[in-house]
This record gives sequence, C-alpha cells and structure tokens, in this order.
Amino acid sequence: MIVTPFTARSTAADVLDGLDLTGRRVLVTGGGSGLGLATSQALRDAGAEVIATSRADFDLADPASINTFTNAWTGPLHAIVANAGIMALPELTRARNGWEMQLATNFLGHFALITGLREHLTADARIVLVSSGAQLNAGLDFDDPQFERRAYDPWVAYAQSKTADVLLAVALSRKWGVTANALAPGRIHTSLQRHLSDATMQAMGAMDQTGELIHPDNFKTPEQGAAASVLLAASPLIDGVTGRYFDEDVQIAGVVPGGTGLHAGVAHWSVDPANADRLWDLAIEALRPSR
Ligand SMILES: NC(=O)c1ccc[n+]([C@@H]2O[C@H](COP(=O)([O-])OP(=O)(O)OC[C@H]3O[C@@H](n4cnc5c(N)ncnc54)[C@H](O)[C@@H]3O)[C@@H](O)[C@H]2O)c1
Repeated sequence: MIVTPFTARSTAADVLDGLDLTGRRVLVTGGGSGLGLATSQALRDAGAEVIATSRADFDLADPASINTFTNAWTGPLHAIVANAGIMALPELTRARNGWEMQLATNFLGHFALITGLREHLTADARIVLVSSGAQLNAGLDFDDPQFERRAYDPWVAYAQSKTADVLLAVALSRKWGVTANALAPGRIHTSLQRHLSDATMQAMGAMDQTGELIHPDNFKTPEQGAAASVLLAASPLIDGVTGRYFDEDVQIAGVVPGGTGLHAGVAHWSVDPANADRLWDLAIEALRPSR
C-alpha cells in the first residue's frame, strides 16, 4: 500500500509542486466556491485547463439538465472532480424524481454526469469523488434509501449520500477499470455549513458563543482541504491506485466496522463490492428514460 508524503496540513499547491499539467483538461463540479474553488485554482496554477462548473451550468438534482450539459461536451477529459454537494438539509426535501435531495445531488447527479461523459474520458483519466468522514456514520439503507418509511434525519441522509460517493468510486473502478478514488477533505469553513444552527456549529467547535467562526486545530483551510482532490485528480504518486478512499490525512484509509463516533478509517459498508453493484443498479434504474 502506498503512503503519501502529505499530511492534514499539506495544501493543494504542495501536492502539485513541480508538476506540469499543461494539456490536461479537468472538470470540477461546484468549482465556484469552497473546496472546488481551491481545487480549481491549484490545478490551473499547475497548468491544467479547468472547467469549473456551478449550479448555473446544470443542477445536479436534475438529470435532464445534466444530460443537456454532457451532450454538449466536446474534447478529451483527463479528470472529473465530483466535488459539489449539500449537507444536512433540515427538512426532508425531494428532487423532482422523488429522490431525497442529498442523495440526488451528492451521488445520483454525479453518477449521471460521469456516465454521461464516459466517451470523452481518456485512457488515463482520473475520477475523484469528494466524500466525507461522515461516511463512517451510516451506510446506504437499500431497503429505504429515500426515507419513505423511516424518519428523516439530516445527518443520516448526508452520511448515506457520502457513503454512496465512496461506493461509486469502487463501482467505477470495478466496472470500467478506470482510476476512480474517493476522499474525505477534513473540516473546512465553507457555505456547506449554511444549514447548521449556531448550537450545532458550537458543538462542532466551529463557532464561539458570540457567533464568530473559530478555527480549531482540526479545521483546515480550503487550500488544505483541496490537497487530496488534486492528488487524486493529477498526481503520478497514485498511478495504479483505484477504488480507494483517502482520509483527511491524505492517506489511504484502513477499513473499519463503521458507526457513529468514529473519526478514522473507511466503513466496510462504503467499500463493499456487493453494495457498490447494488447502488450502481439503483442509479441505472433511476435514470431510465421512462421514469
Ligand atoms: N467543508 C467541509 O468541512 C467538508 C467536509 C467533508 C466533505 N465536504 C465535501 O466537500 C464538497 C465541497 O463542499 P464545500 O465545503 O466546498 O461547500 P460549498 O458549499 O462551498 O461548495 C459546494 C458547491 O456545490 C455546489 N452545488 C450544490 N448543489 C448543487 C446542485 N444541485 N447542482 C450543482 N452544483 C451544486 C454549490 O453551488 C457549491 O459551489 C462537498 O461534496 C462536501 O460534502 C466538505
């Protein structure tokens, strides 16, 4: 197993230091803010052509708008960084196809995007799924993925969507034989936390009693949070590595049982090939034109 020379404090620029990405075309979703912006900037600084998409280009919760985008795509694609996402919507919200909004946006939208762009991927293409340490908290409930029979929980919904992102990396690696990996960026102040209450932010150690954001030791800057994304998108250090999950220390994580309260490793449910196959079938079914 490879060990990278990077740590939680490494920046995206540290990871790309000395690399010339001239001629490489990279698509970064959610590239206009937070981690996507830092990822895009670092890749551009290293010479890559970066297509940083925002909600205005397509809505990840709307497969039809993704189709329009992928049908219009021209030219080769060397990497996709599936970075856009939403977290902990307070109320159960559904996409037009009935899917719970976090699963629809964080997973299904990226599935549609990646499969829609397949023909443009180069033989050495990299696919990067920005997951989260939240994947440790809940697996995908295949009996009720859309919260039709169980009570909605904003964090369980987020966790299962991030589990799904890791499973997508596993599935792409197995089914297409491509280089596809997932990652947890660590904790970073971004607009991702906009749905969280002050009490939750304070419990996370991310806000003081006056409402000011604070940066405890376990928080990163966006440039540090983007380190694993650019490693997986462009660094030769991980040539040959696929279907893996990199943790917030920018290392391949070991497999652990999973469950709330864990802070390290990748849950067994996030890398189980049977779960990956099942999720793939679920997504294919959801995107059938008749639906
Ligand atoms: N910030 C953290 O602490 C943290 C921790 C773990 C994982 N992550 C993951 O990192 C990724 C980036 O998040 P961030 O922290 O930079 O937050 P962010 O809110 O700054 O960025 C998310 C981006 O996703 C885009 N987006 C959201 N819904 C969309 C939709 N329906 N269609 C198209 N684009 C859409 C937004 O416009 C935004 O640009 C997310 O996948 C998130 O789950 C972040």
